[in-house]
Amino acid sequence: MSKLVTIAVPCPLRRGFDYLWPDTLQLDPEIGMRVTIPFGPRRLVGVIIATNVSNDIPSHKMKAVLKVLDTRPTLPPDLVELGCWGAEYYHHPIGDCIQQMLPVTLRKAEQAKERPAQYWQCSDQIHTLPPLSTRAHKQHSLLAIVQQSGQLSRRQIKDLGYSNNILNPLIDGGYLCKADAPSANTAHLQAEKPTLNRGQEAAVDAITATLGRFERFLLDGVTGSGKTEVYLRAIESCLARGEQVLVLIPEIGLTPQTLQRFEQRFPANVSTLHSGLSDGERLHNWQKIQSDEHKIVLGTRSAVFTPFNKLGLIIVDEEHDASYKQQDGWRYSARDIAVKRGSDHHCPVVLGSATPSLDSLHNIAQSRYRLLELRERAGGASAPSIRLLDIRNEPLDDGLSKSLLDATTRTVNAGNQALVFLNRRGFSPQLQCHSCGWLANCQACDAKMTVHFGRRELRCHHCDASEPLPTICPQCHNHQLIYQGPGTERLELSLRRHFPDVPIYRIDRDTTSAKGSMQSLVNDIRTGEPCILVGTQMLAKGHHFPDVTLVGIVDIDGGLFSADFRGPERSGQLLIQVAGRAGRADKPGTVYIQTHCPDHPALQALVNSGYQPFAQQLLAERRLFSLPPISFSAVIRADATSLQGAEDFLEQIKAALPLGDTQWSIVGPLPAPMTRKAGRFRAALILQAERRSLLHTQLHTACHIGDQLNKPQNLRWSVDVDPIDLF
Ligand SMILES: Nc1ncnc2c1ncn2[C@@H]1O[C@H](COP(=O)(O)OP(=O)(O)OP(=O)(O)O)[C@@H](O)[C@H]1O
Ligand SMILES: [Zn+2]
Repeated sequence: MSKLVTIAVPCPLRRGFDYLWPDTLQLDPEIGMRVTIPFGPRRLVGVIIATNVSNDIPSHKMKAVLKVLDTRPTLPPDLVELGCWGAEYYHHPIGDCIQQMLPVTLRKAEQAKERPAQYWQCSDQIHTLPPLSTRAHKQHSLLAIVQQSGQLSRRQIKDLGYSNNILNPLIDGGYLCKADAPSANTAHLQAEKPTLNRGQEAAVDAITATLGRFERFLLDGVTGSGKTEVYLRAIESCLARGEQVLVLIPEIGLTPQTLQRFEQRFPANVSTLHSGLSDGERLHNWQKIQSDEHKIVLGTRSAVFTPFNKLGLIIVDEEHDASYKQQDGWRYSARDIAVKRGSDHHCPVVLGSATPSLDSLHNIAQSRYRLLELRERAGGASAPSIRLLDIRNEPLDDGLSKSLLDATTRTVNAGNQALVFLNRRGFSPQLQCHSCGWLANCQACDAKMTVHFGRRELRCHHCDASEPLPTICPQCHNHQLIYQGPGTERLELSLRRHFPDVPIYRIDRDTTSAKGSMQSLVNDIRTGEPCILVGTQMLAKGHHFPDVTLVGIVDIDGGLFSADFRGPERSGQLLIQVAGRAGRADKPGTVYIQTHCPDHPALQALVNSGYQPFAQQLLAERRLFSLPPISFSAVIRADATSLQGAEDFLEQIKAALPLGDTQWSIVGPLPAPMTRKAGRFRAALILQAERRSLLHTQLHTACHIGDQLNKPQNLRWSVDVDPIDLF
């Protein structure tokens, strides 16, 4: 009698498949091993999720596993279990969940090859060599970093913003030489550590006291309060117990400084996992952790699925950040899965933020999480002062008021740096003909095309379609085309005109898409020279620029009054995070906010009382209307080549679900506010329940019906549990 196993197969069906395990395989099946199996006409790589299975199918009707790809499980059993849990919780096909947990290289049948990195260190002859030119700033700073860190790989050097053009001359000139891979477990402490203040000490003590058991903390610390230092100390204690640490951050490329701080504090012990790595590098780092050679993972969303040998502490920095939620396919929240992993591994989980999500604040109110507060900035820095600039009837120059420009002048004249924030990239969000009123709309979306002046093109920020920038109106052939409103590109040009002698650095997706470019900009800014930074929310993310003393917020009105009930929460967080870049060191900071609605209560609350009371106010409103996080929600979305097609499909799902009552509501199908995107029409069904279990019961039915229904060709649909956007 042959054995049976259940395999997670990468296909869109919401279940595992049973296969025979032929004796010819000469190996016992284990959960987490990868196998090749026949699936319809194809051969696929799947993962064993259950052994010792029985079913009623006669064995001659069953297919057999063709090949085992591993001698021991690639995915440890705890991760397989997590994948099964995730598939159920998010109502997503198990095969896709399991596959997403594997590094890309391991999703294929070939034996995976990892690529060891080449390391560099300062050579012994460095002092006998001719000194580097004083103008080679970048080479000087790279040399200093290598000296501090001991050994660095080419990748780490690149991640820190130094291209081969900077590195290679140092190698060729004999300043750097090849090094052995740094040995692990020398976890200690090359960088200098500041003395903790009382708040930090209390937080570290509370966390370390719970090492070895499951506990959930919210580290609510104002911007610049030294949360990272708290993480670093807690990590030290965890390492001293011989355990490993998972640190999640929103986006690694944007915050190279964070990476640098971790590498300096724990040399040769940090594996990074993020989308910027090649498949081989990812696998290499994944295995370093699995084999316990590295103790710390610093990674973005998918790093939550790293296999650990002995996980002892989980940290989720900037826990409010939307990038923790995957927005297509398996729509998991890495923050929530991190908490689940903490419970599975019996270790503390620390969620940190200066602007905690309402979810976490609600968990505090419910005593599910423990609150750790840092109310003051670290190292003697003080909170910035915030001023509202009423720009009603003010003349604006490319969106900039005279008061903001004057403040910028004073800042750079005093030898400091200014940061100008606008969350809109491109030159202008709208191109219009002054003569006939023609507007440059996207052909495929219900949206305007954005003007990118430097590239002489119109681009849709929703579907990425582009066309050449017209010089005359395509409708009436008039030359009077006007650019309506500013984006960061326009602000940059405008600031260059106003400040011809001051370096201006623009930081947005358009200027930082090349690898290492963000770090290169950060390096320039960190020299401390007076300069002006202009950019999008990328500037808001955890940066520590000690010389920025002025932050100017060009336009925040849109978000605070948006229709989505999460709009004010997000805009409030963004505003406080951007404002938090001012005055983080010994020089005091000022924030100017341009607004057309200076009396708006939400804005007043934020400016006068800070984030906490603002957030508590929002939470009270959510309570009043029983909105998440008070209730539990999910969205079923559909898109098709006609709106009717998408709505009909959702209507049929709705018909199979019970009518709304006091504990449960179902709204829709509603067309998305931007109904047409990339040529497809989008609609949604919004489900909300008082209890999570009730929501899951209804979703279960909905998925069952959705899978069975006859769908028009081309219809796509998806389920989003705990959505962060309704549409
Ligand atoms: N106890 C301390 N004494 C002196 N300096 C400190 C102390 N703790 C942290 N710092 C310094 O204060 C600065 C801000 O700290 P950090 O970046 O950790 O703040 P943060 O809370 O993570 O900020 P944000 O939420 O705005 O990203 C850093 O330069 C850090 O080295
Ligand atoms: Zn478009």
